Amino acid sequence: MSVPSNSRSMRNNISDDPFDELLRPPPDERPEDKAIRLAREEEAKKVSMAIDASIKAEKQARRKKRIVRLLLLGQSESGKSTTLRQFQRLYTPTAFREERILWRAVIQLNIVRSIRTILDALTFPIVQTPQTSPMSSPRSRARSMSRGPPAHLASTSTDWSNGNASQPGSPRDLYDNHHDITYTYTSSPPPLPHQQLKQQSPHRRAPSETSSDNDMNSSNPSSTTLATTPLDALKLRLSPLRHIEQLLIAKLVPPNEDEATQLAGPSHSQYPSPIVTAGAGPSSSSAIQPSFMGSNGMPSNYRNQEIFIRPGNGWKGALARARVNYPSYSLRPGGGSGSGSSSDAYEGNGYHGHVRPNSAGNLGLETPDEPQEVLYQCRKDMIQLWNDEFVRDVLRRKKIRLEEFPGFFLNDLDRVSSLKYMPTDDDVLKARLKTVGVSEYKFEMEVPAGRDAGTEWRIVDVGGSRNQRQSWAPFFDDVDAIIFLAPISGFDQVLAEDRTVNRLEDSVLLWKAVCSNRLLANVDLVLFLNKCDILDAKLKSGIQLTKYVRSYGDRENDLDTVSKYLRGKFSAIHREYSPNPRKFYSFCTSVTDTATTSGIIASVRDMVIRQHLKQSKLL
Ligand SMILES: Nc1nc2c(ncn2[C@@H]2O[C@H](COP(=O)(O)OP(=O)(O)OP(=O)(O)O)[C@@H](O)[C@H]2O)c(=O)[nH]1
Ligand SMILES: [Mg+2]
Repeated sequence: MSVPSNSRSMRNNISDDPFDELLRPPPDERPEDKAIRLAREEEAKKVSMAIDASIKAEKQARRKKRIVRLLLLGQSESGKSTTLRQFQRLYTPTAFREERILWRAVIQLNIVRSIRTILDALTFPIVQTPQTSPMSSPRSRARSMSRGPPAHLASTSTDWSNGNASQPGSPRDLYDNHHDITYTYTSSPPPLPHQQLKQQSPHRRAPSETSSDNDMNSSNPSSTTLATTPLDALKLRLSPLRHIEQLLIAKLVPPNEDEATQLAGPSHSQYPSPIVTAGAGPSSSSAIQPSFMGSNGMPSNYRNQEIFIRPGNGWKGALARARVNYPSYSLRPGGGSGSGSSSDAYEGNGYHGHVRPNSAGNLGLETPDEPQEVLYQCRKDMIQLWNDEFVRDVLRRKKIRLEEFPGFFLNDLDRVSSLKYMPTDDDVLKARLKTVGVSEYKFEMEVPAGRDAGTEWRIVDVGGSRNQRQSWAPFFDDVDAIIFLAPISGFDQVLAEDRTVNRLEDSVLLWKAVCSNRLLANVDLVLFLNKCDILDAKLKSGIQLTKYVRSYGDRENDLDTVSKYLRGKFSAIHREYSPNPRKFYSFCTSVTDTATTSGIIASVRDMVIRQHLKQSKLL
């Protein structure tokens, strides 16, 4: 293409550098002004050189002092903070044990949230499916959904009602009435919550006034009425949980925090359509249609708020301060929670040099607090709710796989809601508390080994949700290694913060961005293909990877084949996009599993320290 002559002459006159014009001295500059300008420029140059020299000196001093810095990256819920906790458990075990009690509030909140998810699932209607014959009666349809007669209820109801099967809210009662009233079969999309409320109130019926076939087939949405007496009764009995939810939020979240984030609930339901081809080349992600209705039948604008905490020990301090009845707990001075920008949230505290509680177990910290007492009182109702076959069936049909949700403790209700509950190591690893901001944890290894004796470890944990990622870059400088977590079980899930984006696709793109980042060009990469336990369960339950990752083709749908395949794809991206050659290691992990993760973390620690020592010699 020819360039017009006038524009060619302009190009000759004007430099391509946009700064050149801005910084060029005025044409009529006086000699005295020029002298001042040159002196200023000289001064600025000196300052800049001094800064460079100090950065270099700091780097060298850090190497000399043998400080190893490890960065944890990955999308939200990928397992970064859990990996950090594994490091803490392994290398600062005393501190880890002492702080277990502080995780009790987080676990209490996780439980309350799971129960709320169930109650909400029971309240929201289910979209009719082809298997549900519109010609059958509501009761028979409900029965067919729960696959046969409720044999378990015979025994459960005896347990529950002590022989009084008609006790309101008994499993039998709950079951039968659910069948009549909770299901709303409709061939049109379920109403939004506000519409539903409108529909519900004028048509609220007693359980005996169950909807007829006519109702079911009616196109009039107001006929799809929910009369929720037994559910209401159960909700009423569980209503103290709402109160403790507020109490726990007040306890955990600093008062000046107003940022709200979303709970992963609906994103854990199955992704409605194939979406991703995990390829080594530039993302071949097909266009993803926004889904306005979750596949679980909940409107996609229906979300719970997820509780987050800025990282560091500030929240632990806030929690401990709230424990007025535990006077012997002393706090590390200056353990702020961080607030505002990500750099404000930065805390160089970790486990270094702060005063710890002597021993949580010996201080009577296992004494029940109000939330624990409420959980204890609601224990039977919660257990009944979670074990009810009908409830499970609703969850199954709505594709809400609570067991795969972060912070899932419903299978341990008996234990975790006991009055003297003290979280175990595994509980702490399973607890879910979203990270917002960036924080650096210092580790003075209680158990230094071999080569890294005398080395200080600093591990940087970041918030992984999309709006957090812009705060990562300032922490890319002077990093020895990155552990990148890709939760490969998320192939059929969407991001909580953007329900149009598949989780695996997001991980692939993020991995590509990390591999190709020039600031990280010389940083060694460790890849954790995480949540393999959940992946295994999903594949075993019959969920086909190929439905979501088309390039997978007709390979075997088992953990071994799938993880090898995905590992190959991630490795290829690393090879293709890394600006320079560097060390790369990858592992298939389940970081909540202490036995397998201990060995992997020990290998990572060894590799990182070896590389660090090599680099130090080069400096
Ligand atoms: N089953 C299982 N759960 C895991 C695994 N890794 C992490 N989790 C759980 O997943 C949840 C999320 O893990 P986190 O470590 O909080 O995730 P994160 O990457 O720090 O997330 P953000 O703080 O939001 O960036 C927690 O409840 C963990 O217990 C795993 O390998 N298997
Ligand atoms: Mg985190």
